[in-house]
Amino acid sequence: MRARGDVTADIGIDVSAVARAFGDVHAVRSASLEVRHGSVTGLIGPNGSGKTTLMLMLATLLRPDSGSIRINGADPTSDPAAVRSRIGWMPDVLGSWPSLSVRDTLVATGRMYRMTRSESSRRAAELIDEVGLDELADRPTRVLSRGQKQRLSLARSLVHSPDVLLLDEPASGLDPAARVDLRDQIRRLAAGGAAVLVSSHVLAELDEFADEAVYLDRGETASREAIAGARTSARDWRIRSLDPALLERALAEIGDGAVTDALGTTVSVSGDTAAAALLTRLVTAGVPVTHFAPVVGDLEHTFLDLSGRNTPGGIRG
Ligand SMILES: Nc1ncnc2c1ncn2[C@@H]1O[C@H](COP(=O)(O)OP(=O)(O)OP(=O)(O)O)[C@@H](O)[C@H]1O
Repeated sequence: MRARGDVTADIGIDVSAVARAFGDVHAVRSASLEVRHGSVTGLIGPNGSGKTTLMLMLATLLRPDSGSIRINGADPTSDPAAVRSRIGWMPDVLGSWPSLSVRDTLVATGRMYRMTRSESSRRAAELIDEVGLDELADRPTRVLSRGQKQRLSLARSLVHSPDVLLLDEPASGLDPAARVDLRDQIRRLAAGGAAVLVSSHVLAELDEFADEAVYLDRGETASREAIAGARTSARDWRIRSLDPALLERALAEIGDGAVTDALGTTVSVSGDTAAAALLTRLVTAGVPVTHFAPVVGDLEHTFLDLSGRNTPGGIRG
């Protein structure tokens, strides 16, 4: 049990200045992050930035060259058994036993965690229901689609009721409805006290359910200062109006840089205060505004800004 009020005990994942190289490829140069129980942290980074390498180190499957990792206070290198008993690991690709059924896969996994046969069967049934694989429960895993395999992979990571979850691209291959289910499931797990680290390329979705974000770029986590700066930098807002010509005239009077395409008119705005002021001016000018929102969500904007791919210009706050 975690003691109430004990701050360090609330931290499920604690990573400090971790590095790992493969020969002369420095996959992770310096990663630091913290994930508290009861919260979801998104791990964000471009292809090859070191996300999987970092996850593998947290999951006891790869040794760091330097730095420190603690999972519920235990060191994955010196005490892998303690760490494995507490983590749920969902790899980006499920290596499944093709001829075993979904149910038998989960029962076998439970047995590996030393659960009794009846305990593992009960848990397998519970998880099959939770991830919506009821109709496929007794089919061999080789018939599963990619999305269905992802669900099985999530179920498998939860067999022993872990309280630290490492989910590597869990949404890949899922259709929109299944993504919503996954998001709800992850939120439920966090509400139940799990510390969840989830990597994803689908930033718009992470935006909706992650409490925190960690940005990894070329093996280094971005500092709090860099993130704070990127969050408030100028970003594009899309505006639509019942009277597009009037909108364009009003924007031309306020400032330059508006671009109109089939989706509406886009302007660059620095921060929420400037956005609110712009909306007020448009409405005061009689523009019938029907849509006024940032083009991309917070995470995506911050990610693009940190990686130097935002090219703001136009209206400033
Ligand atoms: N076993 C290995 N041997 C050599 N190089 C490796 C190995 N594993 C990873 N790398 C290299 O380390 C870097 C980071 O890879 P990693 O898979 O951790 O990135 P990632 O952020 O998970 O990428 P993606 O988003 O594409 O899955 C890459 O340059 C990769 O080629």
